Parts: sequence; C-alpha cells; structure tokens
Amino acid sequence: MGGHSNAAPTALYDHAAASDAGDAVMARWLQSAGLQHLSSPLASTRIDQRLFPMQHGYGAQSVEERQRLFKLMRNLNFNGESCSEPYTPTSQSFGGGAVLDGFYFPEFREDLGAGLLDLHAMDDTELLSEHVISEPFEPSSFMPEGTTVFEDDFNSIDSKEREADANPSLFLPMNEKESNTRENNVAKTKVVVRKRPLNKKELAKKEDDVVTVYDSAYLIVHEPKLKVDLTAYVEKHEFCFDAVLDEHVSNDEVYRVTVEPIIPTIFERTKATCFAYGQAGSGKTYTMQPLPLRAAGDLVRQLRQSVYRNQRFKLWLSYFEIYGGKLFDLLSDRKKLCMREDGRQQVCIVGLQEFEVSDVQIVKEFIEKGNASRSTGSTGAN
Ligand SMILES: Nc1ncnc2c1ncn2[C@@H]1O[C@H](COP(=O)(O)OP(=O)(O)OP(=O)(O)O)[C@@H](O)[C@H]1O
Repeated sequence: MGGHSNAAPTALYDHAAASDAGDAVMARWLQSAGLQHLSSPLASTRIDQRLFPMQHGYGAQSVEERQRLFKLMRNLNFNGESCSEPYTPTSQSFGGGAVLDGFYFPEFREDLGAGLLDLHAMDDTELLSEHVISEPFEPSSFMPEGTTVFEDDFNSIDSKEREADANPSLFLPMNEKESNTRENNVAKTKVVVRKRPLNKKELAKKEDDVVTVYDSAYLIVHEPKLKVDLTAYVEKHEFCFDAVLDEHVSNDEVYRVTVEPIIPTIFERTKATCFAYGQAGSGKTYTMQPLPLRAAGDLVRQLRQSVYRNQRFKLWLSYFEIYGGKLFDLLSDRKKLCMREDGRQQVCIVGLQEFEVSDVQIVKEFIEKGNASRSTGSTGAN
C-alpha cells in the first residue's frame, strides 16, 4: 500500500481542502499541455461538469485542443489505474516530460470510471499518436489534398519537445522508442479483396452486379433498398482495402499481389500465413488452390541460391484439414490428429506428417494427393 496506507482512507479525506488543491492541480495540469485558458471556468465548476466540456460545447473548442485534452485525460486514467491510494496533495509530481505523473484525484476517477468517457476504449490512431510519422502509410485519398493529420499533432507537442526536434543532433537518428513505435506502425496484415464474376445462375436470373471496383484499392457495394413509401433506391457503401482485384484479374495476378511479396520475408525467419475468408461460393477455393504451388516454385528457386544453400535452408510440406471440428492429415490417409499447445504456447499438431521437398513436381504430387483426400460437399451457393 506504500506510504499512504491507512485503515479508513475516506475518513481522512478532506473534501474542501482537496477541492482547492484539486483546482490548483487542475490548473497546472491544463497548463502543462498549454490549455491554461480552460482552467478558470473549469476551476469554478464541479468536477462532474469538468468532464463534459466536449459534449456541451464548453471548454476545448478546436480539434487540436480537444486532442490535447483527450490525451491529458487518457494519461490521467492510465496513471490513476495503477494506484489505489486516496488523494494526497503533497505527493503530486509534475516532473519530467510525463504529463501528470502521479496525479490522482478520486472524485475525478470515479466519474471517469463510470463509463461515461471510456478513455481506454479509444484507439491511438484516433488521437494521432505523437510519434506517428506519415510513413509507411499512404495518405488516404479521402482526405482533401494538402491535409496532414500530423500537422495538428505536431503543434500539440509541447514546446520542450519542439526545441528538441529543432536540434538535428537530437532529432536524427531516431531514438529507440521512436524507432520501435514506427516499426509497430508497419502493417503486418494485408487484406486483399477479390471480386468474382457473376456465375451462370446469377446471369440467368439477370441479377444486378452490386460491386464496383475502382483504383485497385476501393470498392462500392450498391445495396438496393426501399423507402417507406416503397420507392426503390440504391444505398452506396464504400470500402477501402490494401488491394481490390476485379473480376478480370487472373490467378497469376492474385499471386503477384498477395503471396509473392511475402516469399523473401520467410528467408528472414519470419512466419507468413495466407488465408481466405468469404461466404460459400465466393471463390475461396478457386483463388487459393493455385497459390501453394506457385509459392513452392519461388521457394525452391530461392533455396537454390548459394546464400541459402550454404545456410542449409530446407522446405518441408504438410497438408491437413480441419473439418467438423476434427483435424485430419491429408497426406496420411486422413489420419485423425490432435492439436495441442506446448509450454511456450506454440500450437502443435501431434503426429502430423511432414515431407522434405526440393522439387516443384514433388510438391505438385503431394498437393494433388492431399486435394483428393479433402472433404467436399455442395450447397446451393456452390
Ligand atoms: N474469380 C473467378 N473467376 C471465375 N470463376 C470463379 C471465380 N471465383 C470463383 N469462381 C467460380 O465460382 C464457383 C465457386 O467458387 P469456389 O468453389 O472457389 O467458392 P468457395 O468460396 O470455395 O465455396 P465454398 O465455401 O462453398 O467451398 C466455382 O465454380 C468457381 O469456379
């Protein structure tokens, strides 16, 4: 419990004194983020009113001010969370760059904790993290030209940080924290959507093509709807992905956009996974089936390069199916296997047959053997 431990903390808590001290703390707290002009109206109101400046159009007005206030309040929540002590004015610390380090105000916490303003639920991206730099993400084309979300954020960095940024010796190279943050912002998942053409059945029924692809990254779903007076109208829903492939794109192009770019990463001891998701008949099998063989071709080619041959890299193949909640080895007469987690939380399939392969033709034979053992069924959709 530390230095503030006592048997009845609430009995020792002086509301009036804490309120005055709280106002002073509040003023310094706001000042630390350059929001001192908000402190006087806040100081004269009750704490629960302080929590709603944004909802009531009172207090922080500009986007920048709101972001700063949100950041401050979020810090408050984080710092308060680890502490269960009653408020003690003398223990406040405002040292260093941490805004409100050690600040803890039970009344404030209670109101925050009521779920009215769940700061933990907010995503960093919404708040424009201070260390996010526009790389490696491309600016969204939905943003008006010249808009830089980071500009606001840069302005919100306090003057000390700006001084540091202006000094090239401090600014370059990036410190470890910044470089880690930047690395963490690199997308590790790529989502690619493939539109399949209308099938014979859909064409025969003269069904509408409700998906339009544009710019290889966006699609619009046209949803037919009825107004209350039964007039028909179409609602458009726009979605953006890492890539969107239209109905004219070949399986080769799918490979080039999805799997080919991750082949080199495997040789850097990275795990790579490619999976398809979609409703029955949407084209998962059609899309996925050619990929492993194409990937094997590239992998075998890479393995033959002297740099990897010398490192004794090898290619192993296994093929299993999870069907009806059970796991079957497709290269071992559909032998039923168990999936377990080892002491290091690594998922293992106990007894799964693995074959070393060094030739694409052998890979092809294994894939064909496995395909023949797969469970298939048909539905109205496929
Ligand atoms: N891009 C495409 N171009 C041409 N035909 C396609 C395309 N995608 C899918 N098809 C055809 O649509 C039908 C359904 O595709 P597929 O079997 O791959 O769907 P699925 O998502 O695997 O279905 P299920 O989940 O039921 O197994 C197949 O006849 C397939 O040949």
